[in-house]
Amino acid sequence: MALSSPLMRVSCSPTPASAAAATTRSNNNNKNNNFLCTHALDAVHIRRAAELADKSSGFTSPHPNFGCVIATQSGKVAGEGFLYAQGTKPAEVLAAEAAGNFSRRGTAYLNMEPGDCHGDHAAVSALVQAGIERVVIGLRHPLQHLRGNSIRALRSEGLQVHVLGEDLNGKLIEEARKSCLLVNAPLICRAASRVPFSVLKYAMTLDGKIAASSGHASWISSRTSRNRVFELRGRSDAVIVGGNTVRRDNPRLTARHGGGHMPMRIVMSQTLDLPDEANLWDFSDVSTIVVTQRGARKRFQKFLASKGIEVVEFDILNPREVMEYFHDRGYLSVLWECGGTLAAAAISSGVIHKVFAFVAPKIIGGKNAPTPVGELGMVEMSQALDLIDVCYEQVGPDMLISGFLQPIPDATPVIPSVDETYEIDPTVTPYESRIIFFYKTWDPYGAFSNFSPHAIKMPDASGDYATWLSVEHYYQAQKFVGVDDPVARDGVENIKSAKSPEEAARIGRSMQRQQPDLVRSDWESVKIEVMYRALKCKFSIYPHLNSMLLSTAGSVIVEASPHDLFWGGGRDGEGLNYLGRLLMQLRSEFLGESYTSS
Ligand SMILES: NC(=O)C1=CN([C@@H]2O[C@H](COP(=O)(O)OP(=O)(O)OC[C@H]3O[C@@H](n4cnc5c(N)ncnc54)[C@H](OP(=O)(O)O)[C@@H]3O)[C@@H](O)[C@H]2O)C=CC1
Ligand SMILES: Nc1c(N[C@@H]2O[C@H](COP(=O)(O)O)[C@@H](O)[C@H]2O)[nH]c(=O)[nH]c1=O
Repeated sequence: MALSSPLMRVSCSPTPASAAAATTRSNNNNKNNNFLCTHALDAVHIRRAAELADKSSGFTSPHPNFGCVIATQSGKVAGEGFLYAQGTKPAEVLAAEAAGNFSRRGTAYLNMEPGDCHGDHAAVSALVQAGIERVVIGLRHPLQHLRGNSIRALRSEGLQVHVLGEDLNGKLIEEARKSCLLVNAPLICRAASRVPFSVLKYAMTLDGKIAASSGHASWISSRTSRNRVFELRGRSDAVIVGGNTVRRDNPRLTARHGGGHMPMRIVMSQTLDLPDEANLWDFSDVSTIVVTQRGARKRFQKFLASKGIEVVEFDILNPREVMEYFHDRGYLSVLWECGGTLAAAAISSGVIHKVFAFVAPKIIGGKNAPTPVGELGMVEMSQALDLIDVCYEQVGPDMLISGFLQPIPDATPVIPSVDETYEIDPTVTPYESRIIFFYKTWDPYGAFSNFSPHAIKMPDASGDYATWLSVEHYYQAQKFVGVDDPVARDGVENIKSAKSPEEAARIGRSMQRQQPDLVRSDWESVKIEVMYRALKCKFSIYPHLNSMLLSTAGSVIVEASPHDLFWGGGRDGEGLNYLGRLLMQLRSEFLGESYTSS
């Protein structure tokens, strides 16, 4: 669906701040000023590409949202497009069609690197054929098997490609990049957490109640807010509630904002003690799936099946199992509209990514009136979950507060896919290389694992050497080293004296989870270097490990952890594989040393 493409001039100083900055610098350095203007213009067009991409939210699932803006050499918008639904024309094709001849020598702005799922390079070809000279990309594709492919293809066709955060930096660029992350947060979070992007939404009174003590809840929020909820539903693949909300509210859970995407409805009920008559059993608009405990009320299951309702049984009915199941069915995003009981279970099991709380200026009171989140087992305020990227918005008379419970995982720094690996290790040939997987210590190449029982000697801050029983012991302890707190110091000692690498990992991870304030503030920026130094020591002092590492020359090394998507490669290669990457880097360095010494 191409949008109309009036040739419109876009200002290169869109905000007062950037304008002021541009003016100050122009006095000193014209070249710098031009650069700043280009950056500001790039940021404006990328934000527009993200805005366009967002138009099809809910329709492209489980694919990403793509938007494209084509600008002429002078920065005027010549054409725009966005992917309307999966299988329809790519955004880049639509934008190029809309721009026609105006795209010659122009710049294309993409919120995300095209994925080329079909292998026809349709997006890349469209830009090449349109005569585009420069492509600015908000984000690399978040899925590892697609990441970097289109960027490489564009560059090999001679187009200049600039990726935000890699080739372009600065405040405006970072903000533009954030808008690209937000548009595809569901895809990015889903890929990293292997559950659908889950949003918990509730409406509460000013005194924190989601219903009166009688259970009556219609309505807390205003009509305007409820219309907004219809939009949220329209962006989701499914809306989920617990059995009690079905019994109490008899909800419909449809998106009634006119013509939008209609989400599936899911009911989670252990007892299956649900009414025979319910709005959710009427699927004239959309179907309902009931998920339950294996063996629950078989006759009622048959009754639901006779009405055309799908029933799925689980051995253990908990939010994580249910979400993993829907992830495997291809669901991209789920809106939780349950009460506090199920909301607490969902938060505890770590599946909720984002929260939308509508706060109505009303007070209902009631000691036993339900609240949005039930028991989480926390006893001190320091344990409270802090929302990230919080937004406050007035909706009618209500206030909508939204924010992330987990940060959107960052797909940069870029871990190369198999054919990019040769850039870190030239012994690896792009197309014919073998992949060596390692994970558990008893596997072939298991000695590559950080849990292998190879002690290392590492210097502390004052240069004194200490022995650590494994790389894992050292790595876990470094999270808390230098933190001026007796609990952190005890933690370091406990990790150091842990009897096994598993125990060291357990202590380190649970301290990090439960007391994140004890983790050194620079941890995220130093952890790769910490790991690199520990590995370098391990593979330097044990000659047989060094030989084993060198014997893998030419192969890609992947830590086959299905869970650790940072150090490991993930279940389907979606992990960043930093551990494998460091091993390949070390291998390359050791090989280089042996060539120079021979
Ligand atoms: N204002 C608002 O935004 C909202 C208000 N409400 C109000 O909240 C009240 C209902 O709250 P609440 O009772 O907490 O309802 P929930 O929607 O949280 O339902 C709880 C039920 O979920 C089912 N369930 C399935 N698996 C689990 C699990 N692993 N852990 C926990 N529960 C599970 C059980 O159903 P079963 O018993 O069938 O086995 C359980 O009784 C009502 O008064 C309703 O009006 C509800 C939603 C939103
Ligand atoms: N009470 C309440 C909400 N309650 C939620 O909305 C459901 C009813 O949806 P429907 O039947 O489709 O209109 C209900 O079961 C519960 O999940 N939502 C809100 O935005 N504001 C409100 O005040």
